[in-house]
Amino acid sequence: MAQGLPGVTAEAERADTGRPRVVRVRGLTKRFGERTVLDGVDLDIARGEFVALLGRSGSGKSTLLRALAGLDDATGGELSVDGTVAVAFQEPRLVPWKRVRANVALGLRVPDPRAAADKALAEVGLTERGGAWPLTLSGGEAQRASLARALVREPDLLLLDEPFSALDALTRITMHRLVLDLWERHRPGILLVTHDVDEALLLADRVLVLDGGRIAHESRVDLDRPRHRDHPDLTALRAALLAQLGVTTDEGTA
Ligand SMILES: Nc1ncnc2c1ncn2[C@@H]1O[C@H](COP(=O)(O)OP(=O)(O)OP(=O)(O)O)[C@@H](O)[C@H]1O
Repeated sequence: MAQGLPGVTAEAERADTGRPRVVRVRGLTKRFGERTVLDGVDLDIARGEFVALLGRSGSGKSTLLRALAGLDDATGGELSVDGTVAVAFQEPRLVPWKRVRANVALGLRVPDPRAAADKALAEVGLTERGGAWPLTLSGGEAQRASLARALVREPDLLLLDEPFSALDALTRITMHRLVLDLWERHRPGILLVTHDVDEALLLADRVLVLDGGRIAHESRVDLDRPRHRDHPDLTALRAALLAQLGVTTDEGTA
């Protein structure tokens, strides 16, 4: 295991003492030309753990997520993901000429993809919309379909790249509940990239801040869910995260 390896962080050791890991990253670097975006990222995600990743715009959050998803190669370092990975992006990325059910079943290698897609659609509350065309869905419905497409793969690691940021506030709250509900039922490891400090605090077990190409800060959130944003324990955590992000106002977003 990781003990004794150089660069093992406190959080890695904690992951070692608990559940097995689904993600192990050591000294990950990524350069685009002259520009170093990731500069020695160490990250562990335990099986079933919900981790949120904050960071200023351009800090490399999506770059890290794309490396974890296997969509981009890193320049250096080690990265291993133990199990199946699924990704949901900010834009639902549904294929417009396939019906919603077919989008969810796309590329699925199981004996009955249609039944699997219908089950996933039922889990996200979209049973009625399986036969619809993606362009007829609302923003929230499209994001649910995108989640169904990720879930149907029964991922060990679910990567969420700002999936709620384009939604209105009410829909976002509904989606938070849905994601927590799905996470509690299936327990994938989750890495949620977000700009929203409160979203991170309401959902995650651990909130990380990416800065200077590394994980510069970690807060653990040991509170039962559902959480309320006015819970007194969240005040200090919020302030620490906002300070880390260089935000001086108390508006809750970076
Ligand atoms: N394919 C690419 N080629 C060149 N530069 C890139 C490429 N992808 C990302 N970058 C650069 O890497 C940096 C980090 O980008 P990334 O999208 O990971 O940031 P982010 O933290 O997700 O930002 P945001 O919060 O604004 O989405 C940016 O400066 C971006 O311009």
